[in-house]
Amino acid sequence: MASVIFADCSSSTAAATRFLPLSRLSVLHSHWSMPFKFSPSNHSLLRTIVANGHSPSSPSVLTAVMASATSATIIDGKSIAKQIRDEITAEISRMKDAIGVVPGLAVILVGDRKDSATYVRNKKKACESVGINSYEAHLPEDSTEQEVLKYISGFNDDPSVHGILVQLPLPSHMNEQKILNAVSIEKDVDGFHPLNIGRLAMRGREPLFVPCTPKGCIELLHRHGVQIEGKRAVVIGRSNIVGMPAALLLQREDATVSIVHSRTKNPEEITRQADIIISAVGMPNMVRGSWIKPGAVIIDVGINPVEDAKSARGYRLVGDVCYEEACKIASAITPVPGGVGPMTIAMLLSNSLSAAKRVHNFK
Ligand SMILES: Nc1nc(=O)c2c([nH]1)NC[C@@H]1CN(c3ccc(C(=O)N[C@@H](CCC(=O)O)C(=O)O)cc3)C=[N+]21
Repeated sequence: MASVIFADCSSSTAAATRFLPLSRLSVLHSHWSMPFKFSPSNHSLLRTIVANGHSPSSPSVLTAVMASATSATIIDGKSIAKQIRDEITAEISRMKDAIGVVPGLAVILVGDRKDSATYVRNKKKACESVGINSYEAHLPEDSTEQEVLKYISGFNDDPSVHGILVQLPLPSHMNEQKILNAVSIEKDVDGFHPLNIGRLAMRGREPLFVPCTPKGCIELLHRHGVQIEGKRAVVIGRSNIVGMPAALLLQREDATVSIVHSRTKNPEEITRQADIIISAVGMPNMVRGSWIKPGAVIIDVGINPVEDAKSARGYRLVGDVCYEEACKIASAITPVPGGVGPMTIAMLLSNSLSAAKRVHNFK
């Protein structure tokens, strides 16, 4: 029975999953959102996964799986993102008509990583589609920090630029912290400036911008009609750009929040208590059916390439959550691709619009 239920995640145990080397990928991969790496020998999370093998560790979960013939609703990030882009398009044309201003977004790309170039191209396309002007500075891999800082300060001073995004990761010889700190907080559409994060963490304070991916996760919950207040939420992963701000946002929405990470002793048991799970680890199919409370809502941030001979590209993208198993237990789930990814870009556009509205005092 178990092998039938879990058949489609058979390649999902960490040991069996073949992560593709970065160099072979021309598009999206998960490094950006990977807050910690697992090595097969020494992490408790991994031991748990392997120990579980193909069968659920809890008989009660198995019963629940068999009892509920219904499958989860799909939270369609692609179509929700489209709806948001349409709203943004309308707002931008209203602003243009009223005050003759359109938002401008500057993207700074350093180096020639293929995946970063793809992201930047997609962001520019998205800007065009809603009427945001986009500016790009593409610097060579061996640029100095000073050169990047010079561009940032140029964009900081340019009134037609309302938002600045420094594409991550930066080349390893650069001090990311120093560079991100240089972005004017009024233009920090990524929400990575420590002052914005600090305000996000404090009650009664308002950040100027909230990081795009976590904001997209919450927006998906809202637009799908999921109540957050009073619910138990578990965030898996504690990165500065996704896990940590996602946990802060859920807390601001009055959820009771736990963070599960690579040193958590009993990740499965803690995750199984959650009404809402946000997973942002960067590990294919890590969250198995046995980790999920029946009826939970799952937001899967992972975008992980795994080898797939049947696909034309030689790989396909999977989330952190074993989708086939989760569908049978959760009440709603985001797919990968087509879930959180498109929302990240929609939130970047939304932050760029807010930046322009704020500086021109346009309501
Ligand atoms: N300063 C900075 N800000 C970022 O926001 C930032 C960054 N650096 N570096 C790279 C990551 C990654 N990221 C994604 C955006 C969209 C999709 C996306 O739209 N994915 C689609 C397409 C997947 C496919 O290739 O088929 C999907 O999930 O459906 C994914 C990932 C933003 N990032």
